[in-house]
Amino acid sequence: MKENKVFVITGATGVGKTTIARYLQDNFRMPRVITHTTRPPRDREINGVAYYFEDDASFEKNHYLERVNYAGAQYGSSYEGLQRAWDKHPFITIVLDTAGAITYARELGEQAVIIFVTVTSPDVLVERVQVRGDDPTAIKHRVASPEFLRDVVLPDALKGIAYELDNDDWARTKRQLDRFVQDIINGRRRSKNY
Ligand SMILES: Nc1ncnc2c1ncn2[C@@H]1O[C@H](COP(=O)(O)OP(=O)(O)OP(=O)(O)O)[C@@H](O)[C@H]1O
Ligand SMILES: Nc1nc2c(ncn2[C@@H]2O[C@H](COP(=O)(O)O)[C@@H](O)[C@H]2O)c(=O)[nH]1
Repeated sequence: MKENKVFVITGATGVGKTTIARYLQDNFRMPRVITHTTRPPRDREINGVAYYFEDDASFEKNHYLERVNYAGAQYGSSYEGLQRAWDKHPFITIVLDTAGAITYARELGEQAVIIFVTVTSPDVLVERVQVRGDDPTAIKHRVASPEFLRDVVLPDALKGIAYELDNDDWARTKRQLDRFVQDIINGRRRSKNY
């Protein structure tokens, strides 16, 4: 039996984490763990699909492996959400900020495969979230947050652990991702841990 693994996709806002998780769902049948947040839904975000959207009281009712404050809202990944995804498939994805990725690496060891997504020029991140249709005030607030600036750079705690994936060019990203994921699935490459 294959050991359950979670591919943790991390990096700055707009870098393409959710796009990558969607690709892994469509091409490798990996379900994404739905996390919880108190931020309001964006246009076209559906409760239970993009996130479980919570208020401060309902957010407290879940059991979290980790939780963070990001740009003024709460986010958390619940044990129940992880198990729901693992019930469907041994390889699953989760999209987290870098603080969450560090916790996953520490708590789950080799079960967590950390992918840190980057772009060569961080200026494109704002363009990408504008194209995505994010509210301009929300973008300003997000870009000014310490969490946004922090997540542009690979944290020391993930050096030597995370696989660094450049997402400047989507066609190239897909090729690299295919190779990396196949190697992990087939045991040709091991995830690193603490
Ligand atoms: N390689 C790429 N080139 C150009 N645009 C891209 C690329 N990858 C993703 N995008 C686009 O950039 C936008 C942001 O991508 P996505 O929502 O996946 O980012 P994210 O990292 O999940 O952001 P957030 O953390 O804010 O939710 C989307 O409109 C997506 O289609
Ligand atoms: N540590 C965690 N980070 C999470 C979780 N769910 C999402 N995220 C990350 O938060 C930021 C902001 O997300 P957005 O959808 O508002 O743009 C981003 O980096 C997500 O990856 C979580 O449960 N824990």
